[in-house]
Amino acid sequence: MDSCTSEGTFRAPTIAGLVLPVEAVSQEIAIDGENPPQQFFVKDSTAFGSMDDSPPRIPIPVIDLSLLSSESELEKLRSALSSWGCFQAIGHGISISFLDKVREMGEEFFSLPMEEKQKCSRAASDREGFGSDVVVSKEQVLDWCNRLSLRVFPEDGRRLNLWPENPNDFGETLMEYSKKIRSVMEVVLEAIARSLGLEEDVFLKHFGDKAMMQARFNFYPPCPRTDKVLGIKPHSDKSGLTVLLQDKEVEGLQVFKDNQWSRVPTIPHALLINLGDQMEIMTNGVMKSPLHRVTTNAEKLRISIAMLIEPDPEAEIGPVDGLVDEERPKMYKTVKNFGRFNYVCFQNGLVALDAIKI
Ligand SMILES: O=C(O)CCC(=O)C(=O)O
Ligand SMILES: [Fe+2]
Repeated sequence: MDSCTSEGTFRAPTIAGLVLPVEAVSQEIAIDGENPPQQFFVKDSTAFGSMDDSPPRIPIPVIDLSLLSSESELEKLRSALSSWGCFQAIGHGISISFLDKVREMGEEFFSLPMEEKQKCSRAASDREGFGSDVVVSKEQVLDWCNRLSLRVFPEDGRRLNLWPENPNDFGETLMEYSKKIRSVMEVVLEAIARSLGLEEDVFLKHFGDKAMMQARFNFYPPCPRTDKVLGIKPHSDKSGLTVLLQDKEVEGLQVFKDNQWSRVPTIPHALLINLGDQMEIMTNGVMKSPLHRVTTNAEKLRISIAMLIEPDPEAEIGPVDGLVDEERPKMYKTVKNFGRFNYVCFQNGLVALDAIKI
């Protein structure tokens, strides 16, 4: 396939191994050696919380997916998602050697010369492809992160011209991984329904045959200003569910719970499962879409691979029957996403814009 070649693609400037946003040309980013430009500096520490990169490592629940037929594991799942909004999944059936292959594939892609990676560049204002944040505001604080975002499902939505040809088994491996992750998500969505006393397929039906899955390879090069710069700013995922394969060695992910940030330890054979905004809405707030962020590391680069699944974009999302009653009135109506802003539409008509999710 004629991969990654879009004639006339703008080659964005780079710094310290990081490509800057394509929109940055009009932003007058002053590049001074390897130092992060001001646009990366977190300005309002109250909005982002402390920059401490070594907060407590409170154990995040570990759930064995192969045991979800037992009531006790199901109860652990319900409790994890209604308090943390995430858990470490083991017993998912994907071999550690295959997980390593996926990690290596990401490493190989990001270690290619910039020119080669930029053959897969996203276009300005387009989210899909290789690049940096989409810039939607002059005030926006940039993430110290490059991403390769590719839609994997539905199959007819794949834009193969953005898929790397190098490493040469990239496409094949990603397709295999996506199928495996889709099965994991099905197991998890069914178990969530059972844990809430609902019909097993209630969420799966909402996701529908046209459910979207996006693969997001995140690359965080070493950063000389870990005190001021974040890999990814605090956000919750707008997905239904996110399955994250963390770097095998380098930590960086933190989850906000009980008013403090907690480090998420790396368990090499585990997948971190995050509930996204759309499932928070579908469960009427019973389960939480957690706020999380990624810190930077001065010495080591970090790579993670997030697989995000979302209901059919045409489908109307709202709380499912059975989770709305007199004691628990309908909290949400739907979620809308414009650019990187999430708007949660509450039942009473208010639209909340969470500004820190830029
Ligand atoms: O890199 C990570 O650990 C988290 C990435 C993340 O939050 C995301 O891609 O939405
Ligand atoms: Fe995220």
